[in-house]
Amino acid sequence: MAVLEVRQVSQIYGKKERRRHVLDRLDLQIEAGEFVAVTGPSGCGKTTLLCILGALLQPTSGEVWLDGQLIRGINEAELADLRAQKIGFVFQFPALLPTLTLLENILLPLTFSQGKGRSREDGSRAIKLLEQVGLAGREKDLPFTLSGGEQRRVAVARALINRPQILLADEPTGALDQGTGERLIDLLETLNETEGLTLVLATHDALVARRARREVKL
Ligand SMILES: Nc1ncnc2c1ncn2[C@@H]1O[C@H](COP(=O)(O)OP(=O)(O)OP(=O)(O)O)[C@@H](O)[C@H]1O
Repeated sequence: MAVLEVRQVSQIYGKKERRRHVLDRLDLQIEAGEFVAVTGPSGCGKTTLLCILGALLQPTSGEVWLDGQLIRGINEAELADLRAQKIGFVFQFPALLPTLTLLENILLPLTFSQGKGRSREDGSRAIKLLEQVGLAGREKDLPFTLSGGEQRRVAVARALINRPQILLADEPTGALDQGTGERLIDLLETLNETEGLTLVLATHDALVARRARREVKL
């Protein structure tokens, strides 16, 4: 069964002469455990599609299905729960909270999804994720002490803390050198293969597109 599906989805931004059709009756099915790269020129709608797939943006028309559930008429609180349980997001310009340590930043999504205190196990998992993204020992550091590429890797760890079923990542290797980018994709690929994490990555990076099992060109 498709874990994510859009049917005849269109997105139009702006009004009158500023109207801009970004997606035009797009159909797309993503099966559980797939590794998909969404590619296409700048401005073609990759970020828009990720936001629609992650139920952050309601499209102008068409249907969005998340894990067999039609995303329509669901109130914002339920939608937030659904997202918190099932989806990890890595945004193109990840925002870490500047006054929280890296560990606290990574643990933050648990506050919303569990609604309770964090366990020792959560802390160990966050530290392990930090190691996996190549930032071992930095858990007490504040975000401003990290480079842009390092902050992006923290954002990946933060997106994974909930053990999401689906990871939606916008240019996850942007701002990373080739070696670091490849190691990040290695990690995501391992999670895809061992834990069945469904990966949808929007990318300009031909290397990332080649590593995916399927490329969706917009
Ligand atoms: N909230 C918005 N309001 C109006 N126009 C928007 C909005 N969001 C995106 N757009 C426009 O829609 C188009 C697609 O944007 P989007 O960010 O989805 O493209 P993209 O393929 O991800 O681009 P890039 O590769 O440069 O990140 C762009 O022309 C953008 O200006």
